[in-house]
Amino acid sequence: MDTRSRPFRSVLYIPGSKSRALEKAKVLPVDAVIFDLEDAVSVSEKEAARETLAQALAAGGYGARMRIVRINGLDTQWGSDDAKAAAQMGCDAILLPKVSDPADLDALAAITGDVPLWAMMETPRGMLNAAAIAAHPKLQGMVMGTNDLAKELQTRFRPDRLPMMAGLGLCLLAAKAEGLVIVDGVYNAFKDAEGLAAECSQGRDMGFDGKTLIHPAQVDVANTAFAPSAEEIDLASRQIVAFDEAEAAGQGVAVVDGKIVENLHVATAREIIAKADAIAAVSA
Ligand SMILES: CC(C)(COP(=O)(O)OP(=O)(O)OC[C@H]1O[C@@H](n2cnc3c(N)ncnc32)[C@H](O)[C@@H]1OP(=O)(O)O)[C@@H](O)C(=O)NCCC(=O)NCCSC(=O)C[C@H](O)C(=O)O
Ligand SMILES: [Mg+2]
Repeated sequence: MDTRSRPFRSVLYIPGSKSRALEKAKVLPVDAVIFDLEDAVSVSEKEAARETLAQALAAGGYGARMRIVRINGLDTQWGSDDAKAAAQMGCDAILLPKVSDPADLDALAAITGDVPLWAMMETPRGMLNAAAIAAHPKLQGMVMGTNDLAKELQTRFRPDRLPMMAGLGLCLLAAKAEGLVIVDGVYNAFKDAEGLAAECSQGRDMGFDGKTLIHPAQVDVANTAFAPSAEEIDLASRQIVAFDEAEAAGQGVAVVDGKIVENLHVATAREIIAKADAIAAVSA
C-alpha cells in the first residue's frame, strides 16, 4: 500500500529487546509499529536487541502493519551497525532519532541505500530546519519526539502543550508542504485514557495523521480519535452528493446543513471517505 494512502492512527513503539511484546504486536489493531533499538533498549541489551528484532522481522506475521525500525543515532557506538542491520531486515522504513539537519539523513542513506527513511523530530535545531529535512528525497514521514523536545526546551509538560506549539507547528507545516506523513508524540501516562484522548483530539485537530504509543492500552483511543467519525463520514457523503447535483445543474456551490460547499470542501470530503475506506481495508 502507498504510504500516503495508508492510515497511521496508531503507531506503537515496541522495544526490540522484548520478545513477548514483539509477538503481541502481531495481534494488536495498530496501523504501524516502531521497532525500537534506541531509548526503549538498555545499553546492556543493544546488540542482543538487534539480533532479536532481525529474527522477529524475518519470521514475519505483522500483516498490513507498517514496520518501521528505529535505530540508534549515527553518533553513537551502535548507530552504524544498527543501520547496516536494519537495511537487511526487510522493514518498510528506518527511523533516525534526533534529526537536526538534512545531512543526518544523507549519512544514513549512504548506509541504507533505497530503504525509505523517517525522521524523529525532537531537537530545537531540527524544528528550525524542519522544512529542509522534510524536503529530503528519501524521507517519507516525521515522528514528533516530544519527550526529547521537552528536555531540550526545558519546558514543563502541560495539558495544553503550549510550550510545544511552535515546534509542533513548524514540523506540521514542513511535513504538509512535502506531502509527508506526520505522527504526534507519545503520551507518557499510559494508564490515563482520558488524558490520552484529550491529547489525541488536540493532535487530530492540528492535522497529525496519528499518535505514537507506548502501550497496547492506548491503541483503541488513538484509533478512534484519528479515524473519521460516523458524523464526519455522513456529512462528507452528503456534501459530495449535493455538490455533484449542484454541478449537474450548472452551479458551482451547494448548501448542506446551512453551510456552503465548494470544490475545496468536496476535496476534503473525498479525503475523509478515502481515509475511512483505507481504515476499513486494514481492519478487514
Ligand atoms: C511501559 C512499559 C514498560 C510497561 O510494560 P509492562 O509493565 O510489561 O506492561 P503490561 O504488563 O501492562 O503489559 C501488558 C501486555 O502488553 C505487552 N506490552 C507492553 N508494552 C507493549 C508494547 N509497547 N508493545 C507491545 N506489547 C506490549 C506486554 O508484553 C504484556 O503482554 P502479555 O504478557 O502477552 O499480556 C511497556 O509498555 C514498554 O516498554 N513500552 C514501550 C516503551 C518505549 O518504547 N519507549 C520508547 C519510546 S518513547 C520515545 O522514546 C519517544 C521519543 O523518542 C521522545 O523523545 O518523545
Ligand atoms: Mg526521543
